[in-house]
Amino acid sequence: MNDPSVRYSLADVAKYNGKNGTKIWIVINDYVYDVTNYLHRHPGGADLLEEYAGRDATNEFDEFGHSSDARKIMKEFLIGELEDEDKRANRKKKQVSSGAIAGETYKQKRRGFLAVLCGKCTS
Ligand code: HEM
Repeated sequence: MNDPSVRYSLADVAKYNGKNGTKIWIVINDYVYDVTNYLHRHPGGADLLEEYAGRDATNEFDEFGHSSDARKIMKEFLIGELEDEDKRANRKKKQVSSGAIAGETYKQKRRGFLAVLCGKCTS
């Protein structure tokens, strides 16, 4: 029986990319699915699932507008959840905050540059 309370990191998931006979794991909305046995039953084709093997396919899954039936089928293949560290919300926050840090560094550099200019004016 699968235990969906198990936590995996994105690095763990990446190992299951179907290469060298490994299974195919895919992340959708922070949940990890082992779709190895669903590949050839997937109405969207095995190729698509193989393309996203070992990766997060949330955007693509949503883009294709899966039905509530599809969401029920997914539960069968659920094997776990991403570790908090790797959840989408955290990844987004990190991107925002690194943007903020970059902005701050820019401001500091600009201030430094203006200070040098002012120093030149007064000397
Ligand atoms: C465990 C994961 C998945 C399950 C259980 C699943 C299930 C299904 C089901 C039941 C359909 C038929 C239409 C519907 O009921 O919505 C479908 C269609 C489709 N799926 Fe998935 N899907 C999964 C993941 C994905 C992913 C990751 C992608 C894209 C990367 C994808 C792309 C598509 C496409 C393009 C179709 C439309 C096929 C067509 O209408 O010709 N699916 N899927």
